Amino acid sequence: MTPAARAAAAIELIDAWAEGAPVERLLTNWARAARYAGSSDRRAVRDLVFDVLRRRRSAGWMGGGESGRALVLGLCRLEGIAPDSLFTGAAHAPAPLSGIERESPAPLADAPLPVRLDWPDWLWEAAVASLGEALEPALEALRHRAPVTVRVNLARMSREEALARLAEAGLAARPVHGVSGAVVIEGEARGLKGLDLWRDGLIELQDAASQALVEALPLVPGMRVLDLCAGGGGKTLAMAARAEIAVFAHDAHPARMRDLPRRASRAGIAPRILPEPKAPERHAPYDVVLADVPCSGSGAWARNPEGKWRLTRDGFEQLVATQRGILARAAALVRPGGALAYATCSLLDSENRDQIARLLARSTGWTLEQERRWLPGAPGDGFYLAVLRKA
Ligand SMILES: C[S@@+](CC[C@H](N)C(=O)[O-])C[C@H]1O[C@@H](n2cnc3c(N)ncnc32)[C@H](O)[C@@H]1O
Repeated sequence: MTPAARAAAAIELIDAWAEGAPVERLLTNWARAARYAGSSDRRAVRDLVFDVLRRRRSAGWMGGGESGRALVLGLCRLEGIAPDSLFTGAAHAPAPLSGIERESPAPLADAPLPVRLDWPDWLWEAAVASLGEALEPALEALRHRAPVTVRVNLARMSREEALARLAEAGLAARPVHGVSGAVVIEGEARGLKGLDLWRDGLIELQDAASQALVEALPLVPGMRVLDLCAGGGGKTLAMAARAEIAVFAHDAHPARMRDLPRRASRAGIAPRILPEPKAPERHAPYDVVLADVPCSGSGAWARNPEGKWRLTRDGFEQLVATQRGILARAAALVRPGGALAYATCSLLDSENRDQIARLLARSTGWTLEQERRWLPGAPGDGFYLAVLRKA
């Protein structure tokens, strides 16, 4: 496909997305139907669609509208790409620009801050209150692609060795300072899942802040730990690789844990992971309970930008209520003297410190031992962690 044909495909997909279809489904269906599209075309179209979703408001400002066509035009202007190189009118390409489309937009610097920073208006005050001085750098980081980061399985290989093996495979990579197993793949991360390193369970995809969060948990060999919202098991695996502990993995949607036993075997830590799809209560109490609760995902909107525009005020309030329920359940499962770890990939106080403040105000016998925030880009997605000790 020509770059112009890729732009035309992205325009159609963005228009379909605006009608309400989930972006991943649209991309999968498009790739199935577009037999002429090779893997680099699929990657390029996906990148274009995601770039637009990350910068939907600023691209709209620069392109003069919210249609797929206006947004791709705006993205060209934001990235310094000559629009006429894509809007050519040739076969499979978008039509040439009209006279109105050719008119120069007002500079982005004149746009209101939520437009410049690509943030929904209804969530603006919450972001200002939660982020303070970090507001602009944090939201700016969400406007750009997040790096591909892997976790080296330190139970079986050193990071230096993994870096050497990645280099042998032709992949440029660098260690992430302050996160012992994290390695960022620089440039295209093509073929990662075909490497022996991957097949042998020596590396896993995992964001650097997510790894840092697991490294900050008070885990000691011999502990019994519950991962109450295990999902795909990213943190379950990282915890079990970090120390000889027994990790019980639960999720309200057990199908999400489907691949966990296979991934645990690949990593050589299967005996440490005990899926508990039904009732984690029956193994309580635990030394540590991790509640990595469902959240707005606002710290990870660089990776999943669709969420920025799909989240509604009602949906947000429901999430906050769900988090409250999970936190209360998790608290009851911790043994006296044990720890409760509450985590989100959100930037917003109502999902983070307000939840912890509420718990501390309503229940006695808890001490806040650790509270940390990782901002987007430093070193990965945005995350929040609170560790509380039970008397
Ligand atoms: C942020 S994700 C977990 C990500 C996972 N810990 C990881 O590191 O890959 C939140 C998970 O919570 C699960 N969940 C939602 N409501 C829940 C509930 N009431 N109890 C337990 N899990 C719940 C969701 O199915 C989802 O998998």
